[in-house]
Amino acid sequence: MSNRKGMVKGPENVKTPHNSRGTSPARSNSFKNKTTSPKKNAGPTVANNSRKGQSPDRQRKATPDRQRRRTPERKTSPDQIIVRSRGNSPMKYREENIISRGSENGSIERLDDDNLQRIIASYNQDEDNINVVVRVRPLSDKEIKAGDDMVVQFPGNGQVMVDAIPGGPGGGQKARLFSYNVVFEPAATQEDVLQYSGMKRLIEMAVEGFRCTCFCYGQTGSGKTHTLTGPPGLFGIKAVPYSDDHGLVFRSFVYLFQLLQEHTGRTFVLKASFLEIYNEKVIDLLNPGTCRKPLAVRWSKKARGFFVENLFTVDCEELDDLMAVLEEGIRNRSVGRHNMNDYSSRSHTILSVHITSEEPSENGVFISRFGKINFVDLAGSEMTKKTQSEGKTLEEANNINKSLMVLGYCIASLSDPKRKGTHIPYRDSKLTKLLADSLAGNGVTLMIACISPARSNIFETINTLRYAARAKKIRTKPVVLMDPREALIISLKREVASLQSENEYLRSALNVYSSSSSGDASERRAAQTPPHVDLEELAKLEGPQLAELVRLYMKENEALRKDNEDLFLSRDLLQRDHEIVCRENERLLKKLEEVNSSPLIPARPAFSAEILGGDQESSSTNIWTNPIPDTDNKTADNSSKQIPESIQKELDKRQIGARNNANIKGLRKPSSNDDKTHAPKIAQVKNMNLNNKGSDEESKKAEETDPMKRRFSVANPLVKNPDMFGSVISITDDEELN
Ligand SMILES: Nc1ncnc2c1ncn2[C@@H]1O[C@H](COP(=O)(O)OP(=O)(O)OP(=O)(O)O)[C@@H](O)[C@H]1O
Repeated sequence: MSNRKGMVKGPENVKTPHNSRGTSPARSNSFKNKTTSPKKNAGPTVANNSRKGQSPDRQRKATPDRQRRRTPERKTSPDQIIVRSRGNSPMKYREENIISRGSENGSIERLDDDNLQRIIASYNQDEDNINVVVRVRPLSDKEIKAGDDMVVQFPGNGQVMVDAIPGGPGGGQKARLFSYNVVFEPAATQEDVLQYSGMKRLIEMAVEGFRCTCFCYGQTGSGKTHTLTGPPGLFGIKAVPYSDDHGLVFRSFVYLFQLLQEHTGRTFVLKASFLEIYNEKVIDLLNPGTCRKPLAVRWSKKARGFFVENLFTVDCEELDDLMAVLEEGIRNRSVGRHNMNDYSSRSHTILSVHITSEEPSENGVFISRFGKINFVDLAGSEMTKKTQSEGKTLEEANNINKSLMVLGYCIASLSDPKRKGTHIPYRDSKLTKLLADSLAGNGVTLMIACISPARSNIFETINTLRYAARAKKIRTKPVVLMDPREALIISLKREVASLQSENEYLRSALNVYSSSSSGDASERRAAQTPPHVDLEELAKLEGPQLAELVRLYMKENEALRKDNEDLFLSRDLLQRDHEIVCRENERLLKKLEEVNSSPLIPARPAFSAEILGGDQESSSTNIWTNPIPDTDNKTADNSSKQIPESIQKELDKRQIGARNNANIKGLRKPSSNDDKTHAPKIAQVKNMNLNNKGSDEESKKAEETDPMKRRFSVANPLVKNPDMFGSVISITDDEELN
């Protein structure tokens, strides 16, 4: 296994599937152990599966080797990724997304599901648009030979313009301009797509616990598979070592492992699955079996989403394992030949990587996150006349077009604000069932629309661009998947921290440790502090000097004890003050709620608000109350002048008024909701900057140079704010130019 070290240092050092297969039998063996061979595949993900209806070849015992691998204490070298296998079946894993384990000592009680979901929701991001980028492939040799010309232009700023379509019985069509986050021009490299598409950000979010999806959409032969996995042959019998042609998936895996290495404090478990939807049947590409038995797509009540039953999931401890999954899936997927593409994908494929992480927190509690990244290579829409499909290829084309049509309906419904809340036909195809969460659920989604620049494909190109523009309007609400009980612990910690800061605020406002008194105490102590005497000198001291020293020490002791007592007393006082102020705040809040719930009565500022809001001039406080009810009339009427009797009494009793009248102005209980500083790290993930620092400079440079050589252009708002998933970029939807 020594060859595993240093494997994830970067693209230069990456062992490719072929490379490692040639030089390291370990990698290919480990993959065999995990999935492929129906006889030998006793990977950890299947070992303990006793689920009803489970296929027998999923219930084999783990080999001793695999069992050893599961030991949580397994040590890893610094440059290896730490992996703790749980040995779950794919199904079990999926269900654990939501329920999972609690604290180490199990002392946290199970809470009502709704409450837990609410707590978890508080960690999550705001709604966000689906991120859409466009990739335009170069003209193919065939198109050049046929004299096809480019009909796509690139005005920059993430825009793409399609030429006018002249003449015809309908009078032709005007030129159209579309805007996206990024447009990759024909000269763009595979690395450009990784760096500037937002893919890196997506991976970072998956590591933080979000469910992320990258899907490629476009007509047949437009470059979807090329973008995701590279040109045909890269992963064939004669697999190529690291190459510039490797696609987004390969590069993302490398980046993912780099990221995992940086998170030294966390333990990661990676599992991968690879499926295809061929003629509306779900086939497991990692364990297709001899008869390619289709798997069922079911609804999980707990996970509130669709899942594929009995889908094979492979533990991936190393980068090589992920590469092996990719290689195996590509080898098993359905590819066919037609007039427009010699290596046309005849199915939609979904490659998923589950990223479970555990981070030790205080008191032996672990914070678990359940991220996931899906790579979806959709089969291309086809005009069967153009592809000249027949027989089996025709049937495939019909199924592909049907499922893409359903996807189109779903996108159209989701992107139309008028249809918000209406029925979305996810259930009409397997593809939309499995993409439902990516399209409108709690995931983060990147759509790569692939187009051909050739005139002969102009209608399909416009259709794809329209589709993409529509998808750009869809909003999702990304959610971090966490263990509910762990989320509760974080929530409680946040509450405690918030209360502590509130307490400090109250202390300073009440000026309990007034500078004068604390000054007195320190002066007093300084006066009483006995002189410092070295041990050696102590032996030389005379009896009366020693007696004086002892007297001084006793006096200091006495003073310190007194100080201590004072401190305890003021602590008690503080606690009482705190309680009373909190109660008063609560009463005011309740009153506020009552006022807000009676819309017919005009509200006006209340007295208590004045106290809490500070000085009278700035009485534009945000606490309002209803002056009508009798009980409150007095306070309301005298609002700006007097403190109500009950409160004054309370303050006098505790000498707050006398001591701290000035300080009480401006006193207001800080709401825990306002306390953004305590929001957990995961909630701030949105502000992480995905794109390379050099992104803007690169794109500028690209624009400065020859437009023919320009590789991509980025939408203007993106240049200002490269945090693509956090920015809302308006789309010039199908703008028409004269
Ligand atoms: N950006 C690109 N640069 C160079 N060649 C490309 C590019 N995009 C696509 N190609 C080439 O075009 C051909 C068709 O691409 P690809 O198979 O990826 O299309 P597709 O959209 O996946 O088609 P289908 O839907 O039929 O599977 C391939 O030979 C591929 O290598």
